[in-house]
Amino acid sequence: MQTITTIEGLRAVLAPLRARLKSVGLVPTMGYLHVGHMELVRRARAENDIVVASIFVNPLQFGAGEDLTRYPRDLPRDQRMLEEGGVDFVFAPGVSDIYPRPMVTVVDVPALGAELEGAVRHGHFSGVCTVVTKLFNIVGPDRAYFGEKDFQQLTIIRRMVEDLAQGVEVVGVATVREADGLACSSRNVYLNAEQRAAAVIVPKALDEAERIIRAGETSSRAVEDGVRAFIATEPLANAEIVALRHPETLTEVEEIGPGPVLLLLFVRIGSTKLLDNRIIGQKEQNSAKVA
Ligand SMILES: Nc1ncnc2c1ncn2[C@@H]1O[C@H](COP(=O)(O)OP(=O)(O)OP(=O)(O)O)[C@@H](O)[C@H]1O
Ligand SMILES: CC(C)(CO)[C@@H](O)C(=O)[O-]
Ligand code: BAL
Repeated sequence: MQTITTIEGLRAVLAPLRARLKSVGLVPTMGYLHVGHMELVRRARAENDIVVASIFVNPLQFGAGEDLTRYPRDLPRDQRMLEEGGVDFVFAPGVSDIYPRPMVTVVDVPALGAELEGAVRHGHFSGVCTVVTKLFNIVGPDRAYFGEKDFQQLTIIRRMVEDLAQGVEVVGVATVREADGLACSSRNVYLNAEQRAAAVIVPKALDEAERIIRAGETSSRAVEDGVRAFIATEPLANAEIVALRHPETLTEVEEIGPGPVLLLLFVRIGSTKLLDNRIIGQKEQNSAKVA
């Protein structure tokens, strides 16, 4: 495995390999890796000749007052994990490599990117789309791997790739969970013991939504209210987003019909944001894998 910190360096090693018609899989991350990231790596390793994992805490997707400076980082540990996972190239650029000058060009997703998590984190999805586009342009992957835990992000990236004909196959990977059901996330390290115990309310709220729907409730509003009330039973949890949406378009659903619906949750415990989601109403769930 090689670690490369410059755009030119990465292009130089990939060009001759690409010339030999090797397929390239890209796993974009912000580092501080966990088993969820490693599931993306495992899929990429299984489906491509060459696997590139990027580690870049992207300032463009953090708003003022967010955790950019304290975001957890441990490059040596990440490198060891990626080497064990069979990654060929770790791309770990500095901010000045990706943004040598202030950007005057960005990729924006005005409608989809302004609601749900985008309504809480203004400009976040423009920052994500801009850096992902830049990573696609640098690496030139055939496939790129993203987690379903960040469901809105995955939906937006799929749409961006389609709208801009970026020619990358976007692969969504099921959420990997801790033993008690909490979705693995780099930010889970922010939780103290009491908050960590309280965080289990998030996956339990997905179960509660499923229970309410399976009991016959067809009003989205009633399901959302029921889930909010359930989350409110945990005093440390603050439900910022509880939304039933169409699983492909993320459009609002008023009445729940026979087709699947997506429940999106954004819950804060202290200042830590926890995301989770579940598609309800289909046999296979999108969050079955346990770490
Ligand atoms: N538990 C998980 N299962 C599967 N994929 C995941 C999981 N957690 C993160 N990912 C995916 O890994 C990729 C990189 O995510 P990122 O580095 O932001 O990690 P994260 O754990 O989501 O961090 P954060 O706590 O900042 O949200 C994203 O595509 C994300 O959806
Ligand atoms: C896709 C991504 C690596 C872009 O910075 C980030 O949003 C993430 O880790 O999910
Ligand atoms: N995993 C999504 C990246 C972010 O929260 O900024």
